[in-house]
This record gives sequence, structure tokens and C-alpha cells, in this order.
Amino acid sequence: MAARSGLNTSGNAGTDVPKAKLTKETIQHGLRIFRFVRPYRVKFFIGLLLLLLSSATTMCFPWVIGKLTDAANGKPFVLPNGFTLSISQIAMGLFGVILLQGLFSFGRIWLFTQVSEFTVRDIRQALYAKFVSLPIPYFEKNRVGAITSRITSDVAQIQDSFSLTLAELFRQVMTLVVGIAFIMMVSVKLSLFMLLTFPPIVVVAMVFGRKIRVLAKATQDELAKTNVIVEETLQGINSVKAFTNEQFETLRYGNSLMATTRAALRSNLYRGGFVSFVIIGLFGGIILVLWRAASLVAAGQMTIGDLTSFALYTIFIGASVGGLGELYGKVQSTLGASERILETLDEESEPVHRAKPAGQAPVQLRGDIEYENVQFHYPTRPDLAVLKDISFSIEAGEKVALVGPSGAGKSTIVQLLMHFYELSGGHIRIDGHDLNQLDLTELRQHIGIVPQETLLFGGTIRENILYGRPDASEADIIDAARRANAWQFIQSFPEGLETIVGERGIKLSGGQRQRIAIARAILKNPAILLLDEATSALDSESEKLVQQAMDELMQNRTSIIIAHRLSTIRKVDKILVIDGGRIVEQGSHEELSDNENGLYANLLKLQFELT
Ligand SMILES: Nc1ncnc2c1ncn2[C@@H]1O[C@H](COP(=O)(O)OP(=O)(O)OP(=O)(O)O)[C@@H](O)[C@H]1O
Repeated sequence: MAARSGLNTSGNAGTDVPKAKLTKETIQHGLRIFRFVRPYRVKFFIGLLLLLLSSATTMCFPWVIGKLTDAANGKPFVLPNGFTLSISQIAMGLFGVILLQGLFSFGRIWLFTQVSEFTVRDIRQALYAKFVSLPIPYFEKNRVGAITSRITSDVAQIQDSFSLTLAELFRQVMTLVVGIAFIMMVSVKLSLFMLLTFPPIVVVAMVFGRKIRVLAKATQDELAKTNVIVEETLQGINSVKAFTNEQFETLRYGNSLMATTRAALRSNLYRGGFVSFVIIGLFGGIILVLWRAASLVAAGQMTIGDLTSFALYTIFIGASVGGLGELYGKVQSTLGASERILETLDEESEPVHRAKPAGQAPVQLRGDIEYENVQFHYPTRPDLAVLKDISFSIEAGEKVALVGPSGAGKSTIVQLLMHFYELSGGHIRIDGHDLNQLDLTELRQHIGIVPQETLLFGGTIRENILYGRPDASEADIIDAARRANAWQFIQSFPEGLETIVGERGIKLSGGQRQRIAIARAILKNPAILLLDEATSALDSESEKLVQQAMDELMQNRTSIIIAHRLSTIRKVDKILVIDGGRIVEQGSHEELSDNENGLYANLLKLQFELT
């Protein structure tokens, strides 16, 4: 009857979703999610109508059965027009009611499922589009797990509501209202008696229900902890084995599992108690009412048929009261979920693809770069000034290297050029345009990056190279791969460009991954290039191939290189030495190495000693 929801340890999606308190505000707020239903409103309202009809037929059922019982007891059913129905005719009527109920239910389920599937697709699509358009700081302030749960469990919660909860809620409320109206019609005295016995039982049941929800939440929390252990250790399985901590981790997992089991058993103890309470309380109530009703029948104040209808309605009402308690929790979860989804959708996106005044051609960047008194702190760490005062300029086609100790701010300088963050002070200009005036999409289209660690997407090598320019031709791909010194190893795979890489495919070496990243950048053909050298050393053969590829890529482009291996930067036009968020030295390799007390000369010495 009540408490059907799983309080087990299956870790159902949605059970860990926090709930919203039911207030006028949260309801109003949460209902805004219905804007996603608007395109399917015709289906939705027909579904609602069918639900109404199927609920109505359900409610007719006890009434017709009462009439049938009376007919069996020699009290025939007379229609308002004086026509008397036989037992067979009443039974046929009953059958008709059931047939209709079946048809209505089918239609309702089919329509509601369509509405919920399409709505959920639209919500997921909107959320995803929103996620990818949010600025980088959003992803630093929110954990990825929390973000993805928007699109998984929160949406699943909404789907559940559209396909089931809403219909259930509607049906239960209708059962309650119509049921009470019907029993009032049958016998006011008996109804009042029933209504006096029921509410106290319901109140106790709700308190009980709340306690169970708290315990269920505790079980979910414990389960989540065990999952963390599994995830952490499997992700870091190399460390687990290297430290020979298999036993230790198994024990840790065992202890955590034990805690989960204990919590689950405790919540299920209450759940069992709840079920038996509902059985004893609710059915006890029904017996009480029946006892009273039987007395009325014996006294000739009520027919057997009315008694039958009354008993059935009472059971219906009891069930709907129990069901409503459970639905209350679901409605809360749904409102909570829809509020979080709407909040995410209300986040401000990056200003990409700003509409241009008609007739204005896209900006073609040459690649002059100017940083003027740039100051910056990350939004997540407002008290740490990462860049204090950075000023430099690069002419189109020049190559500049950033060097300096770890944490000096080199990557930050480069990230700011992509406008991933807003500056705290100063200006960055490209070809004289302030970064704030450039459309983000246009700006980033002109910048190519080769990161320290290349992330290859799960898919083929071809797809990974095409990421640089999705409409490139076969010849362009091969040309880019050749110039990136990647063609040789790609060809050595039996499947060539179709070789699957990434999590489920073959594992490429660091140098190979870098050359794919270079091929990508060559394909993109940007005016400005940002290269972040890998810190991990490659073997000398691979190093040579990567270096050649980088040289090829840098030709005729403004390039900023974050250099970790100083051997690679002799060829650059200018070196900026960064320390503590400032440029402490600048000049050519020769000039800087001559300054014996300088940071550059020291870094050089250090590296020389290391190698
Ligand atoms: N996303 C971020 N959020 C907050 N702080 C950050 C972030 N990225 C870097 N920092 C901090 O900013 C400072 C500069 O980091 P940055 O990565 O720019 O240094 P770097 O010179 O590139 O170092 P490395 O050579 O080790 O890569 C560091 O103190 C770092 O902790």
C-alpha cells in the first residue's frame, strides 16, 4: 500500500536528490519546468482527460458492484426512466466500465510517456547546451559530479514525475474527493464515523514515513561512501598495488559495506514496522467501519449493496491516503530537481556568437598581441593575486617563450588570451582590439593550442584530428598528419586513420598524442598558437619528431610557448621570464644567459645539471 519506494541499497537514481520544502514559492518556481511541456501540451491535456476518465471509471466500479449485490438480494436496479436492469445487464455494464478503463489507461500511459520522453529529451538537450556554453569559472566552482547529476538524476526525477507521479497524484486526489462524496451519498452517518477514525491513523503514518525517509537517506549516504572507495581505488589501482595495499583497501571497503548494511537494516526495520502499522491501523479502521456498517444493515438502515459499495470506497480512500503520503515526498524531490535544473539554465552563458551588425565581415586576425598592466586572480581564489602586472607585446608572426618556476603564472597568461576568465585589471589587445570587444567564438577560432597533456576523445584518430576543423577533406587530414610527423605511426596501425584511441581504444604514447594535437592545430590553421610543452621528457627520437612538428606548426604564426625544456627555445624571438606573477627578465637567449645572476641563467644552470 504505502511506502512502496525502495529503501534498499540499490542506489536508485534520484533517491539521493535533496528535496525542496513545499511552499508557495517553491511550487511556483518548480512549476516553471512546465515550459518544457508546452510544445506537447495537446498530448498532455488529452492524456489528462483520459486520466480523468479512467479515474472516473475506477470510481464507478464499487458503485456498480453495490448495485449488483443489491440485485442479487432481490432489490433490482431501476434506472431513472423506470427501466429495470437484470443481473446480467448490470454485470455487462460492469464489464463495459472495465473495458473503458482499460482503453483510457492505455491512451493515458501512451500519451504521458510521449510527453515525458520528449520533455526530458528537451531538458537534457537544453542543459547540455547550457553546460558547454558556461564560462570556465563555473566548472571550477562546481564539481563535475554535481554538474552531471543535473543531467542524469535530476532529469530522471522529472521524467518519473511526468510519467508516473503526476498521474498518481491526480488519481489519488480524485479518488479521495470523489470517494468521500460517494460514501457521503451512501450514508452520511457512517461516513462521519469513518472520517473520525481515519485521520489519526494517517497522521501517525506520516510521522512514521518521515522517520523512514531520514533513515533511507542515511543508507544512501553510507552507500555513496562505499562507492567513493571503489572509484578512488580503481582509478588509482596502480598506486594500490605499488603500495601493496590490496588487503588494506579490501578491509576498508568491507567496513564501509558493513556500515551500509547496518544502516539499511535499520531503515528496513522501521519500514517493516511501518507496513505492519499500516496493515493493522488501516485495516483495523476498515473493520471498525464495517462493524458499524453491519450494525446499520442489521437495523435495516442500509442495504447490503450500499454496504458493499461503502466498504470498497473505504478501501480506495485508505489506499489513496497512504499513496498521497508517499507522493508528497516525490513531489518535494521533483520540485527540488526542477529548481536546480532551472537554476542551471538561468546561469549566464559566455557571450559567444554575438550577433554582428548586418553586412559586417568576420574579423580576420593577423596576430599582434599586447598585454598592458594585466592583473588577475582566479574567481575561486580572490585573495591570491596570480598576475600582478604583466605588460608585453608580440608582433604578428613572432615567437615568444614564457619561462619561469612552477606556479609563476605562465599558463594563466596563456589562458587569459583565450578569454577563459575576466581580467582583474589592465587590458589584452589583439590587433589593437580589446579582448572584450571581440566575439569569443571568433577570437578562439583564430587561436590554436597544443596543451601539455593532450586529451584524445574516445573515437578514431581521424575524428580526433578533425576536431581542429570538422569540414576538412581527406587530403587535408593526411597533409596535416604528415606535417605533424604523425603520418608514419598512423600508417603503421592496421586500421590507419580509423584506429580507435581513447579509453576503449589503443593507448598512444605521450609523443604520439602530442603529434595528433599538432596535426589538429595545423588543420585549424590559426593566426595565433599557444604551445604548452610537456614537462615529462620524451625519448630523444620522439622529442626530435615532436620538435620538428612544432617548428612546422609555428611557421608564420604568432606563437607563445610555455617552455619547460630550455633547449627548445633557443630559436624564439624573445623570452619572458616570469616569477611571482611579474615579468622579471626579458630578452633573447644570449642576452639572458649573459646575466649570470639572473633567474634565466640560474634556471638554465639547474636544467643543465639535471640533464
Ligand atoms: N584554475 C585555477 N584556479 C585557482 N588557482 C589557480 C588555477 N590555475 C592555477 N592557479 C594558481 O595560479 C598560480 C599560477 O599558476 P599557473 O598554472 O599559471 O603557473 P605556471 O607558471 O603555468 O606553473 P607550471 O609551470 O607548474 O605549469 C598558481 O599558484 C596556481 O596554484
